[in-house]
Amino acid sequence: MNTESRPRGYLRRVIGSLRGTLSLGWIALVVIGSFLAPWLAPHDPLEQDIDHAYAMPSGTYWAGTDSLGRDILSRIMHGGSVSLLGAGEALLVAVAIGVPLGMLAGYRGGVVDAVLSRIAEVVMSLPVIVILLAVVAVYGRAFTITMGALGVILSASFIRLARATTEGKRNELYVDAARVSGLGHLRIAVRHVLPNITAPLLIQSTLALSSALLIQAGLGFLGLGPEPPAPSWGSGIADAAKYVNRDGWLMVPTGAVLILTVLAFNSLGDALRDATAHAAPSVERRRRVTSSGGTRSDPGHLLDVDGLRVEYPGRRIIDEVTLHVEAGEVLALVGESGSGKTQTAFSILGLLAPGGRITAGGIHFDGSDLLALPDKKLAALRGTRMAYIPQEPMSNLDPCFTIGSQMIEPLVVNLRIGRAEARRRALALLARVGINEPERVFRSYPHEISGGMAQRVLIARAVSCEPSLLIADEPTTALDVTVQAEVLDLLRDLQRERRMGIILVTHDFGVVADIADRVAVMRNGRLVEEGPVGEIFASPSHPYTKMLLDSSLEGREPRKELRHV
Ligand SMILES: Nc1ncnc2c1ncn2[C@@H]1O[C@H](COP(=O)(O)OP(=O)(O)OP(=O)(O)O)[C@@H](O)[C@H]1O
Repeated sequence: MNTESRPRGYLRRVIGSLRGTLSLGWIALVVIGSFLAPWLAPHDPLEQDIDHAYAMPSGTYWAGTDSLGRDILSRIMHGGSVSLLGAGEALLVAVAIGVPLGMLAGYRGGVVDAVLSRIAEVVMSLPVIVILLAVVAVYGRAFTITMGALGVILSASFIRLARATTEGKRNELYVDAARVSGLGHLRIAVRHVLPNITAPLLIQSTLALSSALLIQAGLGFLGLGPEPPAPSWGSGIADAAKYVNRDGWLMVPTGAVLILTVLAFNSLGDALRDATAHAAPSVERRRRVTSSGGTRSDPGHLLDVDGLRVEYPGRRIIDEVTLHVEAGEVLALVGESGSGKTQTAFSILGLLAPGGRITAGGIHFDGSDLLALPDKKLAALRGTRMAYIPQEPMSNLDPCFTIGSQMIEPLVVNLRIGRAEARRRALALLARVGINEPERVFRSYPHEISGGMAQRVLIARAVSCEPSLLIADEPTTALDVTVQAEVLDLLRDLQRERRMGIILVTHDFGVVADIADRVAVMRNGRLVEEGPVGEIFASPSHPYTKMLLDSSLEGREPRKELRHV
């Protein structure tokens, strides 16, 4: 999703399209005409002028009169507010029930999802008019109750939509990033998932409004709308239908307003959909931990991974991986693409993809058995003591929020400091990671900054809560060469300054030589060699390491600080 998917961006696109302008214009006209009817309507909607019954449009009666000589235009205007309020009530109920339940189903998955999805399917299969007739039979012509019931029925489509869109967003990298920053599920759902599913929900709302108007008109037509003689669009059509053989015109004004309004809502939905069609495709995703197994941990180590095994259904992707990181040291995790580096990192962070399970081994961090920690405690650790810098900076920033707000959020939540203090720290951090105009970047949205700057922002955010372990997953891959060197320098400086342990996931031995103290080489999910960088560079013992070294450094100039060779 890009910035244009933010509400302001949408609105501009919608208003900019002919379809959007026409439909919004018509809806505005109907809303103003209806709600200001007591002042704007030319006649009293109940006033009868029998001498002029069935009058055609004229200077006195602009849309003609009905069978009792009442002004049709005034009745349409007064009836409009009843119809629109009824449709609005149904929409409100549908959204209030459907969106939270749908988000819950999409976010939690599993049994919760299965149960809520089945309920939604059952409700969607119910015949709406029959249910509403039953409601009217029980409660009488209580319009508010009938529209509330309609809202409950319409909520099923919101459950389905919110579920599907939340499920899609749940695995977005910026949602993972929020999780890594230690934010709780509710906060992530409200702050990071909801704004990103607003567009499809808005489109669905326009469709729900048009359905509600039609269903309501249908009820009015059956004589089950508001009590006569109060005007409503449905009763206007029912009256017209009674006398259609005598005067066909009667049907035209009310029918036209109803049809145009329904079309306008549908067309507004189309304009919104067109406006969202430009949104960039989402960048997928990953992870989450499940199983555990008690194992060894060395009290001198910041992190101990012992005999780690990770499986996805039908597939073992990590096996017997044992490694450790000491405080203040940089461990490079190297290997070809698919060798299991990222999955090892995600196992430590507790962020394996759905279906991924740790089936053997153990992970201890600073004395805590991570596999035995409840989700909440692990989330709290992730935000504060362990941090993560992702490979793709842009997709790890939520396009809906400014950089500042995304920097402040973990600080406020994890360190429980005030927003003003968080702002001060965030600005200082932005300056620390080499951003020249911290104030401007702070106010910018992600699309307004470069990839290199975005990576600096993510580094600043990762170190903001002073973690003792930082996992950086190919932090320079998405950047161009000059920026890569600067970002590596920055990481090295921060690491020394704060004595952080770092796991640097990379496939680049140039990067390893530049920054790492020790290196662990992975192949096909297993560790083939591990040791101090100097030793591995000088005499790799495994042929795979030698091959990687040769292919990685072949034809390259050493980077400016190839310390360990
Ligand atoms: N969600 C998943 N379900 C099943 N297998 C997966 C999943 N995610 C990753 N894998 C598999 O796990 C193996 C290790 O992947 P991983 O991403 O850890 O490799 P990597 O060494 O980090 O590679 P890269 O440098 O390309 O990111 C790969 O074979 C990959 O196909």
